[in-house]
Amino acid sequence: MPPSPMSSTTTAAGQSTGPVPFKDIVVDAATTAGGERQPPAEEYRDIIATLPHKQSTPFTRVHEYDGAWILDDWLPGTMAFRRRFEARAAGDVVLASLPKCGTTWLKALAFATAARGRYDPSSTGDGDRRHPLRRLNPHECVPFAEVVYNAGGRRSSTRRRRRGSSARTRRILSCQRLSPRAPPAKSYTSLDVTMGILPLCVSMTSEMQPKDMLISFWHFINKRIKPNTIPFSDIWNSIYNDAYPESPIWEHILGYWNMSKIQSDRVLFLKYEDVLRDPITNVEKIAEFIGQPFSDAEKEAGIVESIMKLCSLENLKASAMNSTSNYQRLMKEVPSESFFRKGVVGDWANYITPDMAERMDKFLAEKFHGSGFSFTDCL
Ligand SMILES: Nc1ncnc2c1ncn2[C@@H]1O[C@H](COP(=O)(O)OS(=O)(=O)O)[C@@H](OP(=O)(O)O)[C@H]1O
Repeated sequence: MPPSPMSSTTTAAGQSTGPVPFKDIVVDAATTAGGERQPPAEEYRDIIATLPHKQSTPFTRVHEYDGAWILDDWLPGTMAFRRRFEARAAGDVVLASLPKCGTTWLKALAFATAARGRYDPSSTGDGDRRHPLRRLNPHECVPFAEVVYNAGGRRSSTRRRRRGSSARTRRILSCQRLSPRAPPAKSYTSLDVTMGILPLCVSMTSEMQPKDMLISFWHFINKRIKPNTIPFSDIWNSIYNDAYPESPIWEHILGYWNMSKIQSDRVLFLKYEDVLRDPITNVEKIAEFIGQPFSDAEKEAGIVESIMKLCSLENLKASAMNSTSNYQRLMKEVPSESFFRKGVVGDWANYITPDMAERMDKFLAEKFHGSGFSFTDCL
């Protein structure tokens, strides 16, 4: 088993040995994408041309790569990330959730927890010490690796020299899926698990009840393709047609679910609904998982509550409205505030009929049959 990725920067009691610099806990394009290269879309054009593809909606297409259906926009970055990513010796923490399953919230919670030694989550001060989550979108604090790699990067010799020291610090990054192929749902072994996620990485995932996930995705994607509108039926059927990004979604979910059961020190599986219902317990789980459990003193001082407050939808939405252009540089057409909508469980009931819901529930229950996995019911 690989060493705990956090061991070099935490004490035996699991407390952080010192402040973790913001720049060192996130992945950045310059230190990971490396070298002067063609943009991945050019570099992989010939391979992409050979991949099976299909229309996902009238305005979006997916390609099949490494066992999953990936949106065209994300494919070159996904390929570059899978081929070039090197985990640091100190280990990396990878957040890997299906789209619209609570990724933004998980990024904020994980970032605020990991960076609390440097940035006090309760501080509202200005200047350098101002908390990044009070001035940036969580997707800027923990960017998607696929987006970073798609943007390319140039590694200067100075940066290369610095890698020696930076290799000793851990990072948080995110991607839609870390494992090239999730282990088979029912016949997994611990060897599959070790091979399924990269050595030296631990992974956290947040999954959401698919009916709410689809409603969220529909709202989000329609903001992006304005003035066009994607009919809801296209988004709804994307589950049945394996056209939702990272489909088949049950393989993604079961892959992580199974891994979390076998190697709980390497995969933390969270459900969006559970985090909404009991945020304190789940933030504590995140802190333990990344090797920085809260001390009694921190708990008494209310740091967990401060993190929850800082990462609340209302707070993040307000920060996103004031976000710098950094995020827009990476994902030009996505307005920062579009990642925050209602943040409630059961919104699907406002859009779909009970018959549609029943058919979807039955379909998914069959996929998850025998796995021990089920979605958490409404609050
Ligand atoms: N802080 C916080 N607390 C609770 N809920 C939150 C938070 N931030 C985002 N959200 C809700 O998460 C939904 C978006 O999912 P993702 O963040 O995974 O989207 S993305 O894949 O990163 O684009 C989307 O859900 P819906 O409101 O149902 O659309 C967001 O509103």
